[in-house]
This record gives sequence, C-alpha cells and structure tokens, in this order.
Amino acid sequence: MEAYLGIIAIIVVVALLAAGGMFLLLRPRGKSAPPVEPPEVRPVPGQEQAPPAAVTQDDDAATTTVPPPPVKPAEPMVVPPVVEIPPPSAGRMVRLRARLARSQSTLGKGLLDLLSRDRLDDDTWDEIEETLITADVGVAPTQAMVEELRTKVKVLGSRTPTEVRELLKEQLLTQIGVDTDRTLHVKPHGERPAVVLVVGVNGTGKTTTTGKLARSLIGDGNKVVLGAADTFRAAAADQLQTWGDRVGAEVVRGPEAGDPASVAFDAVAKGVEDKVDVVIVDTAGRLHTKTGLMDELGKVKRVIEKKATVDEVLLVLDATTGQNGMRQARVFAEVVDVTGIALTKLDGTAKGGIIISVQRELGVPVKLVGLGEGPDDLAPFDPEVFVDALLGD
Ligand SMILES: Nc1nc2c(ncn2[C@@H]2O[C@H](COP(=O)(O)OP(=O)(O)OP(=O)(O)O)[C@@H](O)[C@H]2O)c(=O)[nH]1
Repeated sequence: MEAYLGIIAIIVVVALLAAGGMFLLLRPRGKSAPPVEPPEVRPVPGQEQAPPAAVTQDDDAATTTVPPPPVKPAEPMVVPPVVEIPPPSAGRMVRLRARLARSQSTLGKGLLDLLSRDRLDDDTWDEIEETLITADVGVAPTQAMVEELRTKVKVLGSRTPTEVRELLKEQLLTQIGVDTDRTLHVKPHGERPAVVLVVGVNGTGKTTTTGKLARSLIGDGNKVVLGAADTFRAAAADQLQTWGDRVGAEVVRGPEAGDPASVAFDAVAKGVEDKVDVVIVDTAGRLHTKTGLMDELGKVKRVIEKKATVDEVLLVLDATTGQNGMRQARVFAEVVDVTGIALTKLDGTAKGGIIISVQRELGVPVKLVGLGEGPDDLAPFDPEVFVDALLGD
C-alpha cells in the first residue's frame, strides 16, 4: 500500500512539473513595439524641391525617419526701389572737360600750331580757315574770325605762345558769346511748376537728355515730373520710366501711339497736383512734314498752356550730324519758339565748332551739352571752360 502511495506521489509531482513547463513554454512573451510610422513631412511652401529627410534603414529593423529641422516659410522677396541721389549740376563741365579731347586736338591744338608759325603766309591762313570750317564753325563765323586774327597778328608782330593762346581764346569766346544768358528757366511760379518741352529729331539723344536733365534738376534740389509724350516710339516711354524710377521722379505716360498732347496735359496736371518744381515733357520728333510737326508740337504747347506756361523749349541737337542735323534743327526752330539748345554727343567729336554755328543759325544759346552716355554726363554749358578745354592749359 505504501508503495502504491509513493508511486502516486511521484506521478502527481511529475504531472505538476510537466504542467509548469508547458505554462512557461506557452505564456505570452510581452507586447512588441508597433512599427514606428514615419512622421508626416509637409512640404514647406517654396521648398518643394528640398532634399528628402535623412532616413536610416536597417535591413530587418523598422524604418526610422529623422525629421528635417524646422524651416521657416520663405518670405516673399520685396526689393525696395533704390532711389539714387544725383550730384548737383554745378561744376560738371569742368569735371567732363577731358571728354573734349578730339575737338581739342583738331580744333584747339591745330589752330595754336598754325598761329605760332613764324611766317603767317596766305597758305597758312588758308589752313587756319580750313581747320575752322572742318570743325563745323560755319563759313561766316570762320571768315569773321580769320579777319580779326589777321589784324591782331599784324599788330602784335612776333608772338609768344601765351600771346597766341590769348588771342585765340578771345576770338573763340567772342564768337561763342560770353555775355549770353544761358540760364535754364526752371523756376516754379508759386504753386505752378515750370514746364520744359524737349523737342528734336529722333536719335539725337532727346529721351536720354530728358532723363539726364531730370537727374540734374533733382540733384539741384527740385521735385520733377516727367511726361512721356513721345508716344510714337513705345520704347521711349519705357526708357523714360527707367530714368524716372532711378531718381524717384513720377513718369506720366499714355497708350502707345496715343495723343502726345493728352500725355503732356496729364503730366502738367500731375505736376500741379503734386506741387512739383519742374515738369519735363519729352516729345516725338517725327519730321514727316513741316505742317505735321507744326500741328503736333503746336497742339502739345497749346494744351500745356491750359494748365501752366511753357518756360523752356529745349531743342536737342546731335553735335556729330553736322550740316544735315542743322537743317533739321532749323525746321524745329521754325515751328516752335526754341529757347535753348542741348547739344549732345560733344564728347569724342572733332566738330566742337558747331556750338558757334548752331547759335548763329538759330539765334538761340546752347544751354546744355551732352558729354557722354553716363547718367550725369549732361552739363550746363560754360564757354570759358569749353574754350580752355579746347586750347589746353
Ligand atoms: N556719347 C554720347 N552719347 C549720347 C549722348 N546723349 C545721348 N547719347 C546716346 O544717343 C543714343 C540715342 O539717345 P536717345 O535718347 O534714345 O535718342 P532720342 O532722340 O530720344 O531718340 P527717340 O527716343 O527715338 O526720339 C543713346 O545711345 C544715348 O546713350 C552724349 O552726350 N554722348
């Protein structure tokens, strides 16, 4: 009996051990971590092309995504317009005098050499005359100068280089006119702005001169409005807009091929409204027929005069075009009352003498000279500086 009880006890122990083993084998081993979902990466506006976030991937491990550092949304680029402050107009001719180098060597030095010869025979006087004519001084002024020089040289007898220079300077200044009033009329009339009308043949530098003049007036402390009444050439309005934007001058423009007079009127109205000092109106210089030109410019002027007075009619003339340019200029002078000449491209031409002939032909003073393509290469004309530059120091 005891043996039976022992066997039963052994069987119970073995059964208990087996059940415990089964429990250990089959019990759940704990929860495994859920796969890590990569966080959603939202495209940042303007950063769609940014490189993807760095991803580390083990062969059999879950994918881990390292989120990119936070990127601030790109702010829209607002570039503030850079408004330039141009230099004042005073002393510009002195600064730009070296630009007259070609006129200096042909006209100035040529004449000084000839007049310094010991013997001034007829051939030499012919050469002097030729030099003046070639430099566009014009026939009548040339003859007047040669006559005066002949008389003075006879009186002087032998001449020192200084005397020759003084003699020539005196003659050139007499022909150019030292006492001529070259003031640009740009003073406002109380609340009303001064108005400058810019006329001339296309390609002479009219739009460029309008832009340069605006800069120079702003440099002198004036407030300026520009009128793009050259509606004939679409690019002219854009060109003027660029000039205006650079110096903060308002530009009034109209539709392409629109009525120039209407643009001129609007520009002056804007100038009155904004209480500016000067309104400069760039016009189209189509030389189709004289009557056509007269009608167009006449209308522009009449329409402006409903609002203000036209203080200055500037005729732009290209110094390099010689007699042809002069003929065209004459037509303009016949249809409008030109009050001043802006002589452009005087840099790099040997024909500086055109200053003398154009004033004589048109009876109007040269008030401004263009001495280069740079924005500040327009200078108030100063005869003394001009002649000194021609003759050298
Ligand atoms: N070297 C030199 N070039 C100048 C001068 N003034 C103007 N120019 C150049 O002459 C060219 C013609 O100038 P524009 O102002 O476009 O001529 P425009 O008379 O207004 O012509 P339209 O607009 O067609 O009427 C441009 O390349 C200017 O840079 C100057 O004084 N010297």
